[in-house]
Amino acid sequence: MLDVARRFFDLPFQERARYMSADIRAPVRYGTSFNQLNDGVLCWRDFLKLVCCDDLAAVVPSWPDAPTDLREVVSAYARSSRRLFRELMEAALEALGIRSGGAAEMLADCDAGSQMLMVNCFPACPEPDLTLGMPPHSDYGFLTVLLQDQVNGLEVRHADTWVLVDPLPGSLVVNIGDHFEMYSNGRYKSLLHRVRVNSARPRISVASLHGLPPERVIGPAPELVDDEKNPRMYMDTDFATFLDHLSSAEGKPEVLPPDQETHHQLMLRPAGRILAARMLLLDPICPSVLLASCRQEEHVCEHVCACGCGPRS
Ligand SMILES: O=C(O)CCC(=O)C(=O)O
Ligand SMILES: [Fe+2]
Repeated sequence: MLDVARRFFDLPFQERARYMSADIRAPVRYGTSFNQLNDGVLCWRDFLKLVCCDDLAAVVPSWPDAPTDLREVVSAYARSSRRLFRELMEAALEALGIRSGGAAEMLADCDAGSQMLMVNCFPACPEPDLTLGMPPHSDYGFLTVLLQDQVNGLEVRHADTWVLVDPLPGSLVVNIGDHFEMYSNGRYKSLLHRVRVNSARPRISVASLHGLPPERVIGPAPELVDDEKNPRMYMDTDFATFLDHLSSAEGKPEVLPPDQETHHQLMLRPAGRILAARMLLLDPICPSVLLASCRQEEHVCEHVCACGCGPRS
């Protein structure tokens, strides 16, 4: 996947430019920064956005036809990432204590849910301290499965500082998104992260953003709300409203205040990952603790948690 992404960004500009669009809703979109026509300050980033859906065969013919293996490689990757999302959601619902009807409905929505691949290229930058590859942001959906090459760049907000996420060979990073924070009524927290650039080497990453169908209204699960201990913490929202916000002037990326902090980050090794996630998410007290203890079982490698709970013995 990383290799074909690299070869796409190595194509002549005219070839890549065929997919340029100012419309953030375009299902295939190549660009610089976020929206190079609108952004006052550009980020040091090129991207190829590919909207995927449960019927991949319907969208793949609109994807770039160069490099020649891009459609095949990327669609296989998209399918695998979707399966992983499904299994992680199953484990997370169990951890949250959402069972039977509620869980079945949610998983059906996940199966029909939205998926977007964001293929990022952060070119080497002569003045890396003067710019960012991506400003601090959280992802909007439920879970983001992130594949990064071996070049440093991703940082997460933890305990008032930015923490570098060392790329580990053969690992994926899974981030909690805003909609999962809302759905879990704050039990899971979405992760504030950013990307730095360097002067020596370009960096490639592929973020697969998973969520529910765009028209589905998202709000706290009824099972997680009660009048006494767990009042409702979030309004209902939907993806279409979020996109409207993004296309508006207020939707431009900005530096978020530090109190909107990072919480969870889980890096999964391919081997044993589902087992580890399921095992660790079973305890509903603090999802952070569960993810942290993954490390002790050596199924899963790293965890960063801002709630201060630390690994439990
Ligand atoms: O490149 C990375 O590590 C992160 C990319 C990212 O945050 C995104 O595409 O939303
Ligand atoms: Fe992100």
